[in-house]
Amino acid sequence: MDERYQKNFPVSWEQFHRDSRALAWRLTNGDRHFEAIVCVTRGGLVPAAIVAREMSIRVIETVCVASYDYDKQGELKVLKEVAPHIRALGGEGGRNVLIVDDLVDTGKTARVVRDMLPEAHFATVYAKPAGRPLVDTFVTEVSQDTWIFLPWDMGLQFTPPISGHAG
Ligand SMILES: O=P(O)(O)OC[C@H]1O[C@H](OP(=O)(O)OP(=O)(O)O)[C@H](O)[C@@H]1O
Ligand SMILES: O=c1[nH]c(=O)c2nc[nH]c2[nH]1
Ligand SMILES: [Mg+2]
Repeated sequence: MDERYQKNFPVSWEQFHRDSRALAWRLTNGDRHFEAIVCVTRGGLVPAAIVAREMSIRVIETVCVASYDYDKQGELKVLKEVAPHIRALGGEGGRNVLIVDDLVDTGKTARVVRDMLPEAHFATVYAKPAGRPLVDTFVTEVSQDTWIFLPWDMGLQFTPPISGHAG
């Protein structure tokens, strides 16, 4: 684990589903009308599916970026851009577009995607303080020194008892 991260925040599938639904509730109670979701792959794919279902949005686009190799952040590469007809929804800048990602950490990914769609609404399930100013709506804030373990990155395994005795 990168030394920047001192704490763990493991999230189960149920918790992630609940938190993504809570994000949809917040977005539904806002004053914006969304014609399409742009999800930031790959982490944005799962919350985008849940939010799209709850908000009855059927037009889903991807923006494909890569920056982390597990917990090490490298140079950010845009592998696929947003289609021009999606960028134009609600006028130039994508005012009727909802961008969804799983989390914002340093804000580097959010900055690049926001520059593509400056009028769009940016939503994440989790936010750390450095990235928070770049997000319009999120559900849970976690501290900057916490690594969030997302359910698709984890599996069930034996945990030794607190006493340390295995049997
Ligand atoms: O705010 P930042 O410091 O830019 O970090 C946040 C981004 O990092 C993770 O994606 P990652 O690049 O690991 O790719 P993935 O979604 O394919 O796992 C996460 O899904 C966010 O998109
Ligand atoms: O699974 C993840 N957890 C995190 O806390 C994080 N920060 C950036 N990218 C991340 N990916
Ligand atoms: Mg991502």
